[in-house]
Amino acid sequence: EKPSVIIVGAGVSGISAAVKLFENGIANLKIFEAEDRIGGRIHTVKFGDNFIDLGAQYCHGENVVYDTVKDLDLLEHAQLFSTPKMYYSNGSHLDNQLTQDLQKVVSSYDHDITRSKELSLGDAFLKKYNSTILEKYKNDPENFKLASDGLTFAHSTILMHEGAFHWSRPASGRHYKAVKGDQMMVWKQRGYDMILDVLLKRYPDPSLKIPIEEKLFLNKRVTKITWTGDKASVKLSDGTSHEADHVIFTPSVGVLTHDDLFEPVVPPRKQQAIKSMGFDGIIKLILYFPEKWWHDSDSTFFFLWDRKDLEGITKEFNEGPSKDGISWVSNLVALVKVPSNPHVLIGWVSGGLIPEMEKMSLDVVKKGSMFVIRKFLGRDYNVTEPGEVLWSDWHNNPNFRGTYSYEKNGYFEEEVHYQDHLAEPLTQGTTPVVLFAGEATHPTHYSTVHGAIESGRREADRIIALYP
Ligand SMILES: Cc1cc2nc3c(=O)[nH]c(=O)nc-3n(C[C@H](O)[C@H](O)[C@H](O)COP(=O)(O)OP(=O)(O)OC[C@H]3O[C@@H](n4cnc5c(N)ncnc54)[C@H](O)[C@@H]3O)c2cc1C
Repeated sequence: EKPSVIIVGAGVSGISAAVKLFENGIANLKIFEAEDRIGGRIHTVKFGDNFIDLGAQYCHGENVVYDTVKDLDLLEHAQLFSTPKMYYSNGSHLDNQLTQDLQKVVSSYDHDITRSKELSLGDAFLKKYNSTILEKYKNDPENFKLASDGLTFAHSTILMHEGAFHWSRPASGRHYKAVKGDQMMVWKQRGYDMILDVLLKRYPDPSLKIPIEEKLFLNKRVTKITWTGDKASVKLSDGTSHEADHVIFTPSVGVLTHDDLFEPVVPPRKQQAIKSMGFDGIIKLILYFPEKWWHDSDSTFFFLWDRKDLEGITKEFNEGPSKDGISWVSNLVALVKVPSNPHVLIGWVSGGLIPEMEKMSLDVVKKGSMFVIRKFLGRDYNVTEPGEVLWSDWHNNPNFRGTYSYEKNGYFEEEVHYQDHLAEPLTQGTTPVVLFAGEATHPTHYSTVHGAIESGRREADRIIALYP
């Protein structure tokens, strides 16, 4: 007899699990999703002349996402970061050997660093930075000053990649493995939510679509999962309870850390795995410019602050939070074009002020961002006023509490994949009762959409194998 399954969360891992179960004849399914939409950290919204992604945006290499859509002509190479322009806070365009060296060392920040349990990513990177850039320019005072200022840029950029609040938080070691191929493919139509349509077979031929609607319950927050007993019991915030033979749990590490969802609590080994994972966040700033001010040949702008300017900015702009006298605006590190949405620029914002920054009014966001953009680019460009502005709030949303997982400093060991520990099911006897999917349960592709898809399929397979 086929089992009943409850899936907690309709992000891409939950959807992938549901599709796989359904296609293998396990159709007694319920998916409970706390938000009013599917997709989770894939969140494509109508904006400007097209769509933009508030969450995942790039397909990193020829992974399972790529394989799923490769015959549909949906992805393209973005060429965004290949020709970035770096600007200094005095308004000058920096384009010399030093800035090239700097960009190279930052973009390959996790290569050739000392990896050890004792060393954070920040410390390991500093060692590398000291022995390369600072060493090279130590007898060249003007460039040495820029090279020292480059550290703030390096910090912000690394945080953006890691999704961490400070570079002392991630480990210097990592189990992440890049998949071969172009790391920065973008969606030609709409945005990353195209993958949901393809997975659910709503695209390209909607007559083949998987009837997920009957199984999907939106605005349903799970508040307790009781996993001892013949069946698992799932309680919702609306007061109802639901039983199933198996539960697949997909919410983020942030939710797992914050909410007390399991009765009884999960075993120590899993608690330790949760503790080993960092989950902080970044912010995406989305700006629409009715009148474009950048050149067609521009793709990405990087902002490098002069230390003196940084220390003085609150005198020029003092709205919104600051830390150690330095305003939040210093955390806007890059502006990037969106190929499919030509009047839009996306700003990348990182750092420890994110929880406070997410709460700022859009008015302050807009004023602060334009202050930075004009300060850096106003000399070379006639920067126009933006129209609509969006500002993501992943960290303060209780259904996410951050953006993507990283491996925390103090826990890293080459042979230990805490992601695998997190993925271990809660069992009754030998039967897996609660199974764990989601990006953070992938041993090498955590923090990505492709990792999330593989994890959902993996847990569906675990159930399918029990009912030959
Ligand atoms: C800003 C940003 C940029 C990113 N950029 C990229 C990128 O360029 N490329 C890439 O590959 N990846 C990127 N990622 C990461 C990628 O989006 C995620 O790894 C992936 O989407 C995670 O999917 P998931 O199913 O594991 O989790 P989620 O998408 O978080 O799905 C879990 C679901 O569970 C729901 N939920 C939570 N708690 C409960 C509850 N108690 N009851 C019921 N439902 C609940 C949530 O609402 C959510 O829908 C980015 C993420 C963010 C936020």
